Amino acid sequence: MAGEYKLLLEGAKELVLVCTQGEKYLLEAGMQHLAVLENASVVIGKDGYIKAAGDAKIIRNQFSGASFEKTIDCSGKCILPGLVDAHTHPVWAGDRVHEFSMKLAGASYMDIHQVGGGIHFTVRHTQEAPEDELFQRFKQRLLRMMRAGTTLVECKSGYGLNLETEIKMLRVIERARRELDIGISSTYCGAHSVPKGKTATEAADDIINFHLPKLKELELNGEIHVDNIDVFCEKGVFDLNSTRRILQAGKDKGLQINFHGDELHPMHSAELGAELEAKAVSHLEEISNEGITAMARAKCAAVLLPTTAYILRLKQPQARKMLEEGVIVALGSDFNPNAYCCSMPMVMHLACVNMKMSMKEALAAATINAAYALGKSHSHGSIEIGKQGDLFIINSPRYSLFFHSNSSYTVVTIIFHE
Ligand SMILES: N=CN[C@@H](CCC(=O)O)C(=O)O
Ligand SMILES: [Zn+2]
Repeated sequence: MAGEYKLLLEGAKELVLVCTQGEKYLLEAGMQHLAVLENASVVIGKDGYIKAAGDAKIIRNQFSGASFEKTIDCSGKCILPGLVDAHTHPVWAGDRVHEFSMKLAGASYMDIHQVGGGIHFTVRHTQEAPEDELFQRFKQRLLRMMRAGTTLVECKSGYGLNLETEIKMLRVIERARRELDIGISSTYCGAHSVPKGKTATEAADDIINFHLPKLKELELNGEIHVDNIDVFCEKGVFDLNSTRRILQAGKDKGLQINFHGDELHPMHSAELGAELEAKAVSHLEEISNEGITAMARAKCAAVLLPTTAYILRLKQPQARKMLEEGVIVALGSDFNPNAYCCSMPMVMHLACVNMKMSMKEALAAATINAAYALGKSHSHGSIEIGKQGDLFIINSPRYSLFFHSNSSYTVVTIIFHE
């Protein structure tokens, strides 16, 4: 039977709103005071947007005459805003388990990259893979992410490098955007590596003169939609100057800048991100003090990726220093063939243990701040009236149990399309 409202989530033991004043992001001080209500309910309208969130008794009175298509009894459970994964590479074929054993034997990420493995290995397999096969693999990965509470995920291309395969990947991402419930922020990452036989300058010229205009044309035809532009700014990949040229050209075409920087070597990527008014820079294990100051001033989010330092045995990003100095800290899974993690709860757990973030900080970083890094914190990242009704329920009476990797809970993820 049709109801006036789509959904009533009733009487949760804890309702984690995250914030309540339409904040676009939370800095360190704000992260200590996440908004959490006890015995609370949420109402979602037929349009998929949140209509009310608050004390269960007040909501019961306020909506006493209303009808709902569905009611979920949340007593003894917690409701949280859908998790936002601000950095993934989820479209690819070919596993890299052989490289894991090389790394265990002492090879570094760049040792493998320089002999044609790593990203190059995945590029070869992704170039050869039929589009539908790529989509089916990608779909399974997205479903796993959703089962762990992710409702909005950034998805990069970048295992094509040539225009044809980059477009194939972006079409696969577009198909998922149209066919699946999960929200997607799509990123063109054609500068993920320098193709064999080209210099970084030649690859940058190709991207600026051929890739970006073609993407714009496909966007205008309604075939794909791209939100962000990314470059792997790294010693032996794209230097600072090529990175600047590519990102500026993407920005001129209307893309948000969100790129890999200061991961393996100090590159002054953070300073570049601030200069170009990037939405975000990811990794930052090797960020400089000046870079931290510049990012804080520019309100450029730091997307920290705990799985990378873990799997590559890198030094941890300085999350505490960034927080103390006023940087907007967000989290991402960095899901890729090298770091196979679909679970933002695991990422948050690693952020707490290895990067010394508190549970509240990790939750804010994986919700409102990750949404900010994608330019989506007006519609995602907290449970507030007017935002999209993306959230998840855990069958645990305290949301903090969620961070303990051994706790057993089940997740019900609810997502509404925009
Ligand atoms: N550092 C560059 N890109 C990825 C790894 C991609 C790959 O190894 O396939 C990252 O974010 O960790
Ligand atoms: Zn990455």
